[in-house]
Amino acid sequence: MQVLKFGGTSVASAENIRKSLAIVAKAAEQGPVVMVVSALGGTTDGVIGAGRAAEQANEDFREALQQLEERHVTAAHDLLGADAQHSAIAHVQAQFDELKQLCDGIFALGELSNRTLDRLMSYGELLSSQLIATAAQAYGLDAVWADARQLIRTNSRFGMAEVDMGTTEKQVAEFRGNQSANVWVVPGFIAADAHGAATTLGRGGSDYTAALLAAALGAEKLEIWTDVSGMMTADPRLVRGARPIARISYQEAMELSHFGAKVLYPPTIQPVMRRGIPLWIKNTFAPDDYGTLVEVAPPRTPAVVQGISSIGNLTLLNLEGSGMVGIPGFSKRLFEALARERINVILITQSSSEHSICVGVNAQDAGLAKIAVDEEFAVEIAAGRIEPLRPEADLAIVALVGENMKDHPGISGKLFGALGQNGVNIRAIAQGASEKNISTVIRAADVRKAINVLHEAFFEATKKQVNLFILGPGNVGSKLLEQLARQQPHLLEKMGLQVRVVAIANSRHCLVDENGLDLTAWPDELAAAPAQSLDDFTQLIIGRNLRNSIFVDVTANPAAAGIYAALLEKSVAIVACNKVAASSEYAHYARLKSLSKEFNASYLFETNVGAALPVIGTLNDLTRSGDVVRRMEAVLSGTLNFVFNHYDGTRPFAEVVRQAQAEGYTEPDPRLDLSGTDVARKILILAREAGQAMEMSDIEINGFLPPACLEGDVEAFYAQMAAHEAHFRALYDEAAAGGKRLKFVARYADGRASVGLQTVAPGHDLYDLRGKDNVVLFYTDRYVDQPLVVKGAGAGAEVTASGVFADIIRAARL
Ligand SMILES: NC(=O)C1=CN([C@@H]2O[C@H](COP(=O)(O)OP(=O)(O)OC[C@H]3O[C@@H](n4cnc5c(N)ncnc54)[C@H](O)[C@@H]3O)[C@@H](O)[C@H]2O)C=CC1
Ligand SMILES: N[C@@H](CC=O)C(=O)O
Repeated sequence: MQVLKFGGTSVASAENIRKSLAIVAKAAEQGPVVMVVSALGGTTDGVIGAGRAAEQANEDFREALQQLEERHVTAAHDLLGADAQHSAIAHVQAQFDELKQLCDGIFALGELSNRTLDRLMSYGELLSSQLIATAAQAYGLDAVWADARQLIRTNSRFGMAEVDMGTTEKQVAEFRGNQSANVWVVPGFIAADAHGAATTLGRGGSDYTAALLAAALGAEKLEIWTDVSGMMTADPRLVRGARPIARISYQEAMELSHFGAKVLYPPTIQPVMRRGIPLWIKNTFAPDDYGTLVEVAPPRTPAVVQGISSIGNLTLLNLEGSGMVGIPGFSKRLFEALARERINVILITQSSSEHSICVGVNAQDAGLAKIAVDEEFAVEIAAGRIEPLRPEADLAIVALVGENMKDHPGISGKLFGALGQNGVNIRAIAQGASEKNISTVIRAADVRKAINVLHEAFFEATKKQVNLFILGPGNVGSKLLEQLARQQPHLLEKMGLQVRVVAIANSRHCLVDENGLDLTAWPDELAAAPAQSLDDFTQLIIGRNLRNSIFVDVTANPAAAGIYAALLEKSVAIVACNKVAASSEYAHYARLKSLSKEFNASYLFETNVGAALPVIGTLNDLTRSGDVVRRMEAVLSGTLNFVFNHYDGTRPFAEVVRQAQAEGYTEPDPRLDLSGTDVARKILILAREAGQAMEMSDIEINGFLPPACLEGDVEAFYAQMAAHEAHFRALYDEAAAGGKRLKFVARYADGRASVGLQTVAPGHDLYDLRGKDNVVLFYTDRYVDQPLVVKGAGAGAEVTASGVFADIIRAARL
């Protein structure tokens, strides 16, 4: 004997019912089949709605019932040939006449008891099963309709009846003895009490009906046919990469079904587990898919975690107080108070100090729970020995499930690490000694992010999704986007990184797509995108709450640098070529560094000095390995090196500066380069990274521009440089006369730093620097006479973008 159950979607239309019958017909070739069916999708909600409307004296119930009747008549019409149709439709109409009478009664009384509601709800399955039994006969099956009310006996707890398994087994055996048909079509969800009154087994109870019948019949297997191909590793509505679990134990299935794997009604497993009956979850719409086999001992796989489940709508109830410590009976009283109100406890934790006990309940029970518990402990509360019950709402449980977690160290470490790195705060934890389930209570708003992060950590070790929010697609930013577009396939294939650009914003517009923007079409799309402020952009990043989020600041804007702290506090990583933050007040720089540590979010700014040259990385490697930087000598301005390499008096100085700007070496405001400020920022950042708590005001800046050049705007600056051509010519001539070159040099030694123009002779370490090159010489305790030298192109959009890109990869791989 096999028991096959078909859910609401599998019998929602004539076409789906035919698919279900084809599956039954195939199974019936192997032997007798019990076909348990749900109501036509949406019917139960429809009759409940009608009943509730009638209770509230709302005449709309008539229209609701009329629509449901028409739906069933249409199904009969579509499903059956002309000869069977007539009596089937007459039967449907007769059932709806009863339903209408029932609702008229509710309307007149203005009352809908649980008993009447059970009776109302039973019509959904009665109607569908009778229709499907007729259709099965028409399909050529040797089928009979079997009334679940005569098979399954429950107590009289209407709404959620408890099954009397002994009587059920007897009734099923009796029916089987008198029955020769090969296929029984049975309504799910409904049963009857000892007086014959209809009862129901809880929403989703058709699965349970099927399991009860399978157990009573000692069936060789139970199949639950639904609209997904098995139990999934996580809720597929939340996790794109969720996949079906092929084989799973009863215990694991039970844990997963309790925590939101809605393909299975939790009580279903118990009866089949008791009898060791294999349970399959299969897809009516893809019957050849393997599905999930739930069995006693599935073969061991390397997978330690089988699935991740979640349950929303949770409130934590905290009972706290010093009066609880060492006194037996407090928890007993707490649970009794909740039990008296029939409040189901979903999760329990208690600290070993015994100072507090915390339980998770369904949010809708929280109000009643507070009244009940405060009443129970009224004396202790009045005496100040414990606090009134404190409910915390808007929470959810996310749990790892898997039998192999037992005795496997490191699972909870990985769980906490993955959540912590993404700023998901854990409010409570529960793990039983069986180690089959590790449950965390988190903010409901973090559930999507948490499940995705955990799914990546435990099921997609080869793939990590990274979400980028890019501000300032100018010179450097647009090159970065080009590079990202080119490298996306490589990153996925070779490094397992799925890098998605979720948002691009400039000072005017903001373009967003959570699924990842098209990196070839963004310029036109951004121009047409809505306006957004920097505040909105910050809220967008925080509000989207996506895992592995990185804010990429490719502006030169102080306001942009001002949002880093707020983002780091939400565990959003920062990658910046903008130097403003790292060269702001020391206290702010130090705070960002410490927030980065505290919230496990990278703050990377390698391109602040020497563009993509590994300057800061090298310095960090030196200091982390215990070396001490004593002295640094450097050329840190690509612009100034380019300008002094190209200026020989044959072209005006201002024209050479314009060329540097046109080639993308200068700051958006070139006065920062020419004034020495940009170099001063860079040596300050290096000194700080070397361990000195210096301020910008500590840097001695020896500028070479006539003061008039820095009065007015950028055009005035160019005009003034042109007017002072003789000044620049004199600087050049003097150096050239001595066979020397002009270099704008940054120096740091013993906690002091300066920047300024100097002449260098051939053979000097800084003499032979081409084009826009930078060079840094590190003198340390280990590099005493011969410095450690980092040298190469130190400016330009392409190289800078590649340095930003490298920082993004570093942040992504943490
Ligand atoms: N060019 C180079 O060689 C190097 C540049 N950098 C840094 O790269 C950064 C960007 O430089 P470029 O791309 O040359 O500048 P850019 O002027 O070409 O681009 C800056 C972008 O930022 C946007 N922006 C400015 N304020 C904004 C705001 N409040 N909100 C949103 N967007 C805003 C602008 O609309 C523009 O798209 C600068 O901080 C610079 O110091 C760092 C190393 C080397
Ligand atoms: N304007 C800068 C670019 C990088 O920081 C320079 O010229 O070096």
